Amino acid sequence: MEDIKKIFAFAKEYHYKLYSSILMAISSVLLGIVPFYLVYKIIMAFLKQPEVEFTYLLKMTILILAVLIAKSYLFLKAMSASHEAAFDTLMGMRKSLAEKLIKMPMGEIKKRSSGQLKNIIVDMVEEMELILAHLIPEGVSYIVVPTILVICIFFLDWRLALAALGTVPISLIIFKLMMQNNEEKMEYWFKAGDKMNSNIVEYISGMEVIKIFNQTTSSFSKYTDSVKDYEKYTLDWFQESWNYMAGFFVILPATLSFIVPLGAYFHLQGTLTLPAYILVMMLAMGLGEPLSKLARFIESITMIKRKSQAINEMLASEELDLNENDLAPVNHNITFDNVSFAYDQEEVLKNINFLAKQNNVTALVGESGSGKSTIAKLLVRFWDPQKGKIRLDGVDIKKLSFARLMETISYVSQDIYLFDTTIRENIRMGDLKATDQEVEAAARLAQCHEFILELENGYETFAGDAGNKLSGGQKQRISIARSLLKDAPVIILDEATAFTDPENEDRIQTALNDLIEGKTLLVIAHRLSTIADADNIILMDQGRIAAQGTHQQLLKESAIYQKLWRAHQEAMEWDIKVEGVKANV
Ligand SMILES: Nc1ncnc2c1ncn2[C@@H]1O[C@H](COP(=O)(O)OP(=O)(O)OP(=O)(O)O)[C@@H](O)[C@H]1O
Repeated sequence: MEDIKKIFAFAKEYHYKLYSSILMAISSVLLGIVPFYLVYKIIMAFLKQPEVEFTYLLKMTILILAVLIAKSYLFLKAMSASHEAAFDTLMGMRKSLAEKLIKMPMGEIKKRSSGQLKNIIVDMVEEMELILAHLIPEGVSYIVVPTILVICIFFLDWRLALAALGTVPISLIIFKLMMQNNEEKMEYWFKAGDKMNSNIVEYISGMEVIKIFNQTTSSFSKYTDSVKDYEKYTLDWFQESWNYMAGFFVILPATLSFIVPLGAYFHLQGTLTLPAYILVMMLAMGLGEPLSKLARFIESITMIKRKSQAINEMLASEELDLNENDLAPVNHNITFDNVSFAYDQEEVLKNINFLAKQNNVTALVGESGSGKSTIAKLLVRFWDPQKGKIRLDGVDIKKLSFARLMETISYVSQDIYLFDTTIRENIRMGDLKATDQEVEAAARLAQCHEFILELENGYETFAGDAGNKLSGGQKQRISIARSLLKDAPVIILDEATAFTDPENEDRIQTALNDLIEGKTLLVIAHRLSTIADADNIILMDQGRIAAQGTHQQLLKESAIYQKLWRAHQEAMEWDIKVEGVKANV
């Protein structure tokens, strides 16, 4: 229940809407009982004298109709108020979850697959609509109404009031049997659903690989297994519960089964008048619907409890220690001070110490997996190091506000992501206030202006449509343009030109060299020739700094660097030979 309460905290602002909807829903269900009473009055009139006046009957019919219209009107109003409150609350929850993602370390986010995240933010939040828009107004009225009805019957004949409740203990026993090990079963069911969701998302995201390797839904067994597993578990569970469910839903609302024979017996005995007997039966008929609906809601509560738990777990998960101080760094020297970091158990960075100076190009090189990208990711606080400090202008970056840090650093990562909006807007994300001319100037610097103009709708082409037509290098250049537009004092380029052809790479390099004035540039590169002029080259080896210095210094002093340089040159020679063969063909 604690979890459901937390969900209600989101609805705080809309409490008045929820209360008014509860009131209207109760009034609506109460009005629904009135026709039973009016029908009772008509029957009584016939019993008194068979010649009932037509005008009386007409009056009663109009009254019944009016009551039914009022009941429906109130129900509609109740539902519209509760839905307004519900959707406003869902919006609040989704906003909080999205903000939470920004505050969570990437490690926490990556613990969940994109399928699971989508499931929480989209589906599970959506299902809270049931609790807010239906469960509260309808659920409350389905409790209040049977209570009032039983009290009324109690005043007419206390013995029949007890008889009206006779089905409750029987159905409760059945319910208890049905709910045996329910939590465990539901947990497994949710896990099976989560797994299926993740695998479906993975199947769609990995479609290119699946096609290339000629896999099908049946051979991509992860997909089919999880879908089958979910189907089988759901069906087995339903089959197990089906008989209980049927028994429960038939017995609980069958209040008349005790009242009719007992009432007849009391009437024959002379202890119950005929009008009271008829009225009790009429009222008892009104009990059935709210009781069976209430039972359905009880069933949904367990489900909702589990879903609100998943939402709350995500909202309560670890956050980066974000500082609200707004210290503004004066210079943009970056220092790694004895930094060690492990994603899980094993340290992937060990005692890293270096200084990346403003106005300088600092390059990170080393074999794949040596820890270069991790250094970049720590600098933008995707994770925080377990040991040591990263400083900007001598200030621990944890002491800067997150907004300030993000304003200071521009990061072009290996994973290029273009949003499904126009190319112009994709670049403008670097600086939302930038004019069209500024966007285009950044695109020119990043060597993408020309190919953008060649696209069908130029800058207005949707990246989603163009995405398939753009090469890896073109996408990279768009993301460089985005970063150049941001004009941040610290620029990190993580293999930013890896897919770019040498000619464009040279041009980008020249553009970056012109921009370096006043900036701190940290470049991660595999092609060593692109960073040979760097002011300082940091050579990474298995999570440690093996050496640092200029290209010439490292060539002289570091065997690992010599090996890397040789390998790079061989690769370049190989490329030249291949080009030569192509030219001769
Ligand atoms: N999200 C992650 N979770 C767990 N381990 C990770 C994660 N990202 C990287 N690693 C591991 O950390 C180590 C350093 O990885 P990193 O990506 O920093 O290396 P790199 O030098 O940038 O490699 P590359 O040149 O191939 O990009 C590797 O052993 C890698 O397997």
